[in-house]
Amino acid sequence: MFNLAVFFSYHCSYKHVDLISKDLNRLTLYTSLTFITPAQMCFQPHPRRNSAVKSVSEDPVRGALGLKMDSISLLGSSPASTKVCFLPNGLKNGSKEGSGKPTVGIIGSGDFSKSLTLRLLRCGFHVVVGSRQPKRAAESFPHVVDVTHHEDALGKANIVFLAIRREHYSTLWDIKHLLAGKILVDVSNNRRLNQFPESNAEYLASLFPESTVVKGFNVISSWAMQSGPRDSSRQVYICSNSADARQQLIEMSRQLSFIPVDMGALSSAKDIENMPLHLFTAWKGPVLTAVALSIFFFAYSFVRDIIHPYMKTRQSFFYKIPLEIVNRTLPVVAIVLLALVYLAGQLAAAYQLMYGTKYRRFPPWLEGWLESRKQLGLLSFFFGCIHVLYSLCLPMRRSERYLMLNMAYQQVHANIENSWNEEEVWRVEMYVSFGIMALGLLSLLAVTSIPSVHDALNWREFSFIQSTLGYIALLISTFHALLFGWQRAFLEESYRFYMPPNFVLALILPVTVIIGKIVLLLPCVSRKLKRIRRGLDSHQSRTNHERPAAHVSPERVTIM
Ligand SMILES: NC(=O)C1=CN([C@@H]2O[C@H](COP(=O)(O)OP(=O)(O)OC[C@H]3O[C@@H](n4cnc5c(N)ncnc54)[C@H](OP(=O)(O)O)[C@@H]3O)[C@@H](O)[C@H]2O)C=CC1
Ligand SMILES: [Cu+2]
Repeated sequence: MFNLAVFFSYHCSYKHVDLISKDLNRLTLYTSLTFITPAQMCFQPHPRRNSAVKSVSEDPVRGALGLKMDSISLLGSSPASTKVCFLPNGLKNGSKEGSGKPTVGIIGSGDFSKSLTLRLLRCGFHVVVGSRQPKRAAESFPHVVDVTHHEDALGKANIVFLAIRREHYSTLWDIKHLLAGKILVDVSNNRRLNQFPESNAEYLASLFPESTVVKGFNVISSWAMQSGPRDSSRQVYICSNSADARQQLIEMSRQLSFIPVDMGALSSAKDIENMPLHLFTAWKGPVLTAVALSIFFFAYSFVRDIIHPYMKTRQSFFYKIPLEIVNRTLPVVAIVLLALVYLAGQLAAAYQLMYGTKYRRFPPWLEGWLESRKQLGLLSFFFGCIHVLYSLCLPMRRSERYLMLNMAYQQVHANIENSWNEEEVWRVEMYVSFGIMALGLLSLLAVTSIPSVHDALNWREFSFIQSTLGYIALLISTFHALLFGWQRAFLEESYRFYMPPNFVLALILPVTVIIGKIVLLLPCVSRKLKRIRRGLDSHQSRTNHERPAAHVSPERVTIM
């Protein structure tokens, strides 16, 4: 029965088997596990937990998580070393030396502690957890983990993760002497940016000056810790005043399949603690810009196309608000955002031409703008896509059907048999075609912004797509808008409340950028710019107030 239960628990967590040790021969694993007896697996509970902890087969009420965690922990090593790893306490049986990995202590038995334990076990470490209530806490840990009192845990490990909150650090004051000489890993996060004057890690170091404090692993959520690192969450930032302790944690994070980033001394801890609190920082400016543009152009269309006719002729066009007015706003915002992407690079080029050097740092606003080109480009693509969807839905409207019927009736009434207008036909055909081409190119730019695609391209290919094709996309979008407007920009009735049509406003920036590009392509200008970018300054000596060169290159037109 026991073997069956264990086999079942293994079978349930098959996915984890695959994840944890792909190289294991599954058949061998299954068969070996099916025939392992409780005694062979060293499943005897640790003396401390003897009364509190039951094995999986003994306690049918234990949840699925318990079963899963047991099976995961058992799979931390190959079948050959199964017996060694199943031992609940590596310290006593001497097997620890064989595995070459130290025992890691964790204080606290919350979510982070559980996930970290699983990760450490999978990677072959021995774990001892210190809890205020070890008997209760042991229920949520695999049996191979030694869950014990704080004092006991500290006696068994040199590297101790503090998986408790900052406000509880002071509760360890009574066992300060046991922490002396240990490496304390501070994994804590705060609720707000700069919540405390000093970082949690520096606070910990001030509480326990005889211990070595290392900050790290706080950027990894307990979910990511348990499920295994993903590309986006592989990096762990580590800092400490002790180079030796830092090195040990860097090595450990590598063994746990993370990518360590050495952040130097403990003074970096505040930055590391602030990292998980940032919410789409790179997107804030571009999104605010897109929202502000949307509000402005929506209000503009509303006044021009709804309020004006209502005031002049008492005609109500309010039904146009949900679709038509929105769809007049979307393309304008899309093209303005795309123009903003390239305007930043042109301003940077103008700045370099003006000062005759590339070693002068751009002003902060321009640097921020250059850095957010990718986001601006992706937002432009997003607005373009929504514009297409709205445009496709326009003919479905009931109002459109009524207008068509009315027009047909008026035509019959006026005895017009054929209303074909060759010029209009061509205008719309071209207008739609240019729109599709622009969106196609924008999708190409968006796809190449995906890191895996980006990595597959060399610098020249990437630059060709992002810069050359990007400018072509802007040019085609401009034609799309010009064809949409056609002659209406020159008609007097198009100016309501002296306000020009939307497309006229939408074209100002793209046309400026296209003219700017033409100017930059002029041989005299482009030659000078190339010289500057090769480092051949026109000012031989740099003035004192010049700061180091910007790290954002205007040449690097990474629009998406
Ligand atoms: N959860 C997450 O995704 C992440 C968490 N972290 C950090 O890890 C640390 C732990 O987080 P998490 O596991 O989620 O928190 P939990 O609240 O789940 O667990 C905290 C643990 O602290 C111990 N504890 C609670 N009260 C006290 C007290 N008064 N005195 C001493 N110990 C106490 C308890 O363990 P016991 O009862 O066994 O003593 C408890 O299990 C935090 O600093 C958090 O910022 C960092 C990254 C991600
Ligand atoms: Cu359009």
